[in-house]
Amino acid sequence: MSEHIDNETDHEAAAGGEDYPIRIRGLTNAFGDVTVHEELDLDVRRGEILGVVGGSGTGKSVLMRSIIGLQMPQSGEIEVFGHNITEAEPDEEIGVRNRWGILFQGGALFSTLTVAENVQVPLKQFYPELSQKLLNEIARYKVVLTGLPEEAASKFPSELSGGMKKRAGLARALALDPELLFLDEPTAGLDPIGGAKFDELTRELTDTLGLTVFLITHDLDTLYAICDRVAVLADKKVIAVGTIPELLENEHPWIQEYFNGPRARAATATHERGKALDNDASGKA
Ligand SMILES: Nc1ncnc2c1ncn2[C@@H]1O[C@H](COP(=O)(O)OP(=O)(O)OP(=O)(O)O)[C@@H](O)[C@H]1O
Repeated sequence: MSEHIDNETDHEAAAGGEDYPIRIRGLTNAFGDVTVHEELDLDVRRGEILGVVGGSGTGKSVLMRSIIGLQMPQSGEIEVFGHNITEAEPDEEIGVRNRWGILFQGGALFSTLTVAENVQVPLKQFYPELSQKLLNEIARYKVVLTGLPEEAASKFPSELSGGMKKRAGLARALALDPELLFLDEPTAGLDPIGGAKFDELTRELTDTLGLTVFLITHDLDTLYAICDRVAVLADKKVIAVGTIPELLENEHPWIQEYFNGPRARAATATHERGKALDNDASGKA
């Protein structure tokens, strides 16, 4: 479908899947009479952490579900790695489903499976030929990669704290060595210290594994600490995408209220303090 995307040359269109792992044009989603998205456009750049914000019910989760093919839109086009998602059935093999990982809200772990078994679910689905020994080995590696102790692999979700559950969900999301990671409110329900540690982990993994991250959040600290750009959903569209300083220039009332409100000022202050401490520490080193 690249040729349908406006304002670009054939060469740019061919490169699109690589430079922009996600490209959305004219997306419209409606439930009965309620239109959630109308002619929404968005490009996600390779290697960035894109924060996705918007008021409650503006359709952040519906947008994520559309991109991963779980929500069939009324109209519009979505390309992931240059493959058209909107024309594919949810279970159709289109060669990209093993290139993304998803951390759903709350972790969405299978409660009757151990952490290791949870991590093995996508592996068994996409690589049924893998031996149990190798599955165990990969699961153990992913568990440790997300900062959990090795013993957590044999625990059931009910035996884990909230923060550990999120890490276990992340381990499962990373099972297939994805290039694209979807995180739906990853720090919701975590205390500020747990949230900050999870943010750090996300940034570290993004950089070391070369991920592109689509991150839905209400957490201003996350936006300030780790997002390269932020996309704002309002009025059924992505009304702005940019760095926080760029968004601060935007006159839209929701953006002004969100990024200039008291909580945003507190998050800015925390972020500035953190940077000053880092500078101090590197100056002394
Ligand atoms: N399967 C569905 N059937 C009917 N309406 C739905 C369905 N899924 C979502 N909606 C509606 O679509 C709108 C957007 O929902 P969505 O969950 O994407 O919002 P959100 O921005 O993620 O909200 P929040 O920040 O509260 O999680 C809501 O009005 C919701 O009620």
